Amino acid sequence: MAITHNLGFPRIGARRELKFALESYWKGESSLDALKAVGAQLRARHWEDQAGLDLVPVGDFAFYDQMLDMSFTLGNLPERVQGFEGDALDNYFRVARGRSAPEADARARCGGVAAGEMTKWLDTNYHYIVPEFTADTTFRLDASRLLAQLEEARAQGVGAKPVIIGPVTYLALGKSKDGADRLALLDRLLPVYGELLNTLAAHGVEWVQIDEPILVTELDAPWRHAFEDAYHTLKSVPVKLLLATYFGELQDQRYLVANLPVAGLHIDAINGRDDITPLLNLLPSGKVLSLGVINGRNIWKTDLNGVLDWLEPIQAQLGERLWIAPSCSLLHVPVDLDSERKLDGEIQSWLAFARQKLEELRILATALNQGREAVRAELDANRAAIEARRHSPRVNNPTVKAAIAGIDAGMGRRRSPYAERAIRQAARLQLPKFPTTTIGSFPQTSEIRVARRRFKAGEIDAAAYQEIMHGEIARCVREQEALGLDVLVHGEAERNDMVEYFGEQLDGYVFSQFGWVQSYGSRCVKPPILFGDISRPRPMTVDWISHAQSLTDKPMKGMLTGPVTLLNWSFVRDDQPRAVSCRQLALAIREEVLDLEKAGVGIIQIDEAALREGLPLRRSQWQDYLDWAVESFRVTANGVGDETQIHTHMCYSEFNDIIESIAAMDADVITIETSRSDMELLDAFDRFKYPNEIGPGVYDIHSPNIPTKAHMVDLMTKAAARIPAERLWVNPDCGLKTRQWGEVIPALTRMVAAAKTLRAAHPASSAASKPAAPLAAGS
Ligand SMILES: Nc1nc2c(c(=O)[nH]1)N[C@@H](CNc1ccc(C(=O)N[C@@H](CCC(=O)N[C@@H](CCC(=O)N[C@@H](CCC(=O)O)C(=O)O)C(=O)O)C(=O)O)cc1)CN2
Ligand code: MET
Ligand SMILES: [Zn+2]
Repeated sequence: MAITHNLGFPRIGARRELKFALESYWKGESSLDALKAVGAQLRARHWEDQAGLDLVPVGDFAFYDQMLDMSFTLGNLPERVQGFEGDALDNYFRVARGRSAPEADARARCGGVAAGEMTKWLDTNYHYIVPEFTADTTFRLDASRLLAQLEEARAQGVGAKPVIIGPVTYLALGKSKDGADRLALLDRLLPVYGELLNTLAAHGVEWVQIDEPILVTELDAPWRHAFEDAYHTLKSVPVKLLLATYFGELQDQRYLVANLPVAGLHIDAINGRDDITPLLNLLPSGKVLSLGVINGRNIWKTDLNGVLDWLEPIQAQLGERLWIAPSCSLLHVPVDLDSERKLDGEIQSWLAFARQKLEELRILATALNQGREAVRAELDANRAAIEARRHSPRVNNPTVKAAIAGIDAGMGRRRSPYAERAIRQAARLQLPKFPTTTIGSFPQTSEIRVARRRFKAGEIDAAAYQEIMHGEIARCVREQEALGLDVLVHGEAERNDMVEYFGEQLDGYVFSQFGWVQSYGSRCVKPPILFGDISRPRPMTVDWISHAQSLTDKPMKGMLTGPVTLLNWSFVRDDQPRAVSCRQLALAIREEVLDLEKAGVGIIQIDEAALREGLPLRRSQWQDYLDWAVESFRVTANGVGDETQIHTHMCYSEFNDIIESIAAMDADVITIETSRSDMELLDAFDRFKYPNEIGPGVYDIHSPNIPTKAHMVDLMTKAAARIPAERLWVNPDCGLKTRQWGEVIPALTRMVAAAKTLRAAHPASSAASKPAAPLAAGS
């Protein structure tokens, strides 16, 4: 009997119930008890959805983040929140979101609680709260959350399998605050894991899933040894451990993993398929092998017959020791395809969301356990859907294929080198030194969202919607002029999201109504579905940007999302290489760039916020990705004339190891997130002698805190020590859409004041560094 199980279920709720409950509680509109009740309802519903499985995950539910849950379970709370008197969940939210200080304290830059740092979970668009360590970190078990959820699951009668993050991944994905070696903490950490596992055993648990996804990254010797140490230490605990890896291949860590003293392994059979045959030979007899045969990162139906062809011989070899599951937690896919009412019917028949994926798992298990005949109708229907998608004329567009074949290197090359372009652009734009700008979005107010909802529901027509958006754009332009910003933006009011908005307008994409996926905390995205060859039927942003430009004499920056980011934040077809889809996106966005230029837009920003997260988990595969990603950006951006200034923006990035590729993009200006790292991220640009202009973000837009002018001047002074002042811009870290106007106005007022101070402090251009900037003298 092949056992079926699941690694994790989306917790936000099919109708984003958790999001609304959280935000309501944070606003003070509902009680903590009400929030906890919603959590319990969602857990119950999700176990119900999974009740057909032999084992369901327990502990995968989190009110904010599973990594932060683990930190609380291990008693690893940052010192700044220790000794909190109230409800533990409130303290948890203090770490997750920070707590701004009362007005007076804020001015003194003290009081309040800084939020924990947030970063991307491996190569996904999910963000976790980074565990913090120092040399003095100690751990203390708090199993209450897991035990309470275990009891709930038991009461519901499901086969409960607690899920925890493994000790080595927990250390590896955390951050040392004082430079101390994280691995030195392993000896202190393992007894707490031991205690946790013993406690679970005492509560009747048989299997525990212990996630160690860093096993699919390249590990150096000390980290490999840590795995040996950890699992040999834990080997005597009276529960069976299912060590889970996902998202990639073990490669040369296969032997290590196969021989760790655990009762079972879970392997991602989609992204780590090549591991399976060698592992079958390495695996000691008696060990369970769980194969993740259903893609937990994508929304396409599984080819069930194909999987069975592959699995049946493995089952013959492993017998009872074969388990099957999705490849990873289903956190990364939407909940229920059956909610969709407006999806194209043909395309809907090619898809599976979380609930449908579990049904696929059931069919596979029945076929393995009772023979394919027992699910003949389901298998035939699945085959028909897979075949229909494979042969659908809607997927292939010969014109697009021909255009891709016609891409040549010249398309990705600017006419002149940066130094020459800079002169022409300076003459055209007449900007002061330390020019100020923003990253694109301004607050997405509830008026904007309600108007869009009403428009989509047919309650207001396109003209009325356009009028409301024009009103928002006008307000945004007015505010920026009053602030004295140098390069304005239209504010992105008309966009639900920087990726979905373009997905809605490009051919080759469909989008869902309820396909929400958690990005962090209560924030979700609805990744559009790239199913076919991509083309642009008509201009997408030109009217909005031209309208915004008509309202001001200041330069208005056109705003686009780049091909790599569209790719990395969409659900992408799996029937051709991603590089090919990326090139198609590049050609479509290139047309938009050229249309904006034709409309007289002098500055065009092409966001590539997700460029870095698309990096393969293994460095050995980086260059191949970077080559096509950078080439796609170049094809998108570099068809413009010298006078047109191209900006790009990247957040959440570390640049040291990819700086050459960043430079190869050849954007005239790059704006990046740097404020939280105290400008350290600029070291890469400095060392590499990055030749073009840079806007290192001077304030953290993720926090409601209003930065002080002095702090921003200080940060820019640090920046100017690394990058010649002539090539520096002043801007926030990222877009302002999640902030309120009441936060944005004072923050930008101070930012503009900081730029003025900087101009006064750097009056003359130093000869050292500028390409040649006749008009760069400060105002
Ligand atoms: N795709 C993507 N990934 C990204 C980012 C990003 O901007 N986009 N930024 C980084 C951080 N991640 C983020 C992810 C989401 C949000 C975010 O603000 N999401 C919004 C949803 C945005 C959206 O699609 N909004 C729609 C739908 C809004 C909505 O919920 N409408 C209500 C009604 C409106 C109301 O009553 O308020 C409804 O339909 O029920 C719209 O504006 O049209 C949210 O969760 O609240 C922010 C940052 C990294 N990854
Ligand atoms: N232009 C986008 C914005 O300002 C860039 C965001 S990067 C996540 O929101
Ligand atoms: Zn950003």
